[in-house]
Amino acid sequence: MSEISKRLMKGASKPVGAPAALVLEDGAVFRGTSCAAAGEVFGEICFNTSLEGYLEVITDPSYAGQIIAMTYPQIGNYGVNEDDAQSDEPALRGLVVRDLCTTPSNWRSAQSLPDYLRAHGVVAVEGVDTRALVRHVRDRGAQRAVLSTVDVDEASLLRKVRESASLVGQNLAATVSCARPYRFAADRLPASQAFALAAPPAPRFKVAAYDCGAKRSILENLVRAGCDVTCVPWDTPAADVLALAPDGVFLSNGPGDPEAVEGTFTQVEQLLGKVPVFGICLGHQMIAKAAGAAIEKLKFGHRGGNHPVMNLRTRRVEITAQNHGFGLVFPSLGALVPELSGGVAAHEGDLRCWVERGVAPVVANERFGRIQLTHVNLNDGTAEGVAFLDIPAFSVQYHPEASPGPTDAHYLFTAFARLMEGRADYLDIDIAEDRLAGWSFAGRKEASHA
Ligand SMILES: NC(=O)CC[C@H](N)C(=O)O
Repeated sequence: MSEISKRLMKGASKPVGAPAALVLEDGAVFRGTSCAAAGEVFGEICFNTSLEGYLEVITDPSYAGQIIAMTYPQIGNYGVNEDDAQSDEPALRGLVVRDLCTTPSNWRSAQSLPDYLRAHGVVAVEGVDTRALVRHVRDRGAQRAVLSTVDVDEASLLRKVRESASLVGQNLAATVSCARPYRFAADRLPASQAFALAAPPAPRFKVAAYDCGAKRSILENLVRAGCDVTCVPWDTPAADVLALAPDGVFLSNGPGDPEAVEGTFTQVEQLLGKVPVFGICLGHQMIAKAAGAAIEKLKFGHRGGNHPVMNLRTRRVEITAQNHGFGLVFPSLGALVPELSGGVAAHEGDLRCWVERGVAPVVANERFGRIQLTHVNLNDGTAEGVAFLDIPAFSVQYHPEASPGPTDAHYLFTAFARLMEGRADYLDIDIAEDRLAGWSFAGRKEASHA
């Protein structure tokens, strides 16, 4: 019998795991069976709607403190290739799926997902009615949860989850940041991408990156945009960063409650105006906090690969990858500047009103001058990006590096390079042109002629 047939046969008789239970703090109970490491874990329950890219999700350090339910029903069917990992260790607390595939089928697969999860001690449960779970979380909102394969008693788990710590108020960035500064070397480019890409350009910009739990693909994209990247711990003093004489400062994604990451945003406050700054996700929230903004907790967050965002400057819609549970309250940054906001003098309604007006509104911030709303989420009208008009800084709430997800917003890495070149039009890039020059086709053409 061939190796493949043997593996398929093995998959046919999938072992049934021990009973497991997921209990939410509001008393909802979801039952399933253990399918990876045994144990009992506590975290905020959230769901991700990506159809693929489960390893990137599982290894995204921004999931520290969270139990993730995948809405796509079968997870693990193309196995695991660690070149896709976004960090060396999964930081999530637990994983909930409908069906975990034990017999992957893909030429890149080096290991099955259940084996990977077990090797990394990740508690996971399958057989859960994930559609019911997601509807519940969508209606009732994010909340604390416990996932257990060792105790399946409802009353006992409910008592424990109600005693567990909330994600709100926790500085989880400190738990996944680097311990000391290091220079990022882009040496882990997956073969699947390497064949599609030209070699990275020679570095033109020295960039200091605050590492609050940075995804590897973000750093990789910075290298591809021409940056020589030095990562620094989340609480590095601004003076130490400026002593590196960087051409730009990057603020990474990261887990947990942004309000609790004071050690980063108080430093960002001192960097703004002195050096070009670009932030992604938690980095966007850090820039907003540095400018005195209010941050709100979203009812159930945005996590997936198909969130429509409008770029209000170009009026193009980008389909974006997202992973966040908190968001910037744009009006809290300052009063509208009517002459730069289509004559509108007061904030009203959700931010989609600017889509209808065809205007990218501008507020006057007490500390840093004029700030423009550049991007809006078309699903719920939340703020997705801002650009400072009087100092060189901009940020987005979503993920231009995707991993997993669509690459429409890759142009933001090009924009950061242009910002460091001092170009005033740095944000006005044709996304179709940029995709051709970036991750998608141009390199592939070269590679195929090589
Ligand atoms: N991916 C991220 O950087 C997430 C930012 C923040 N922890 C949030 O949930 O909103």
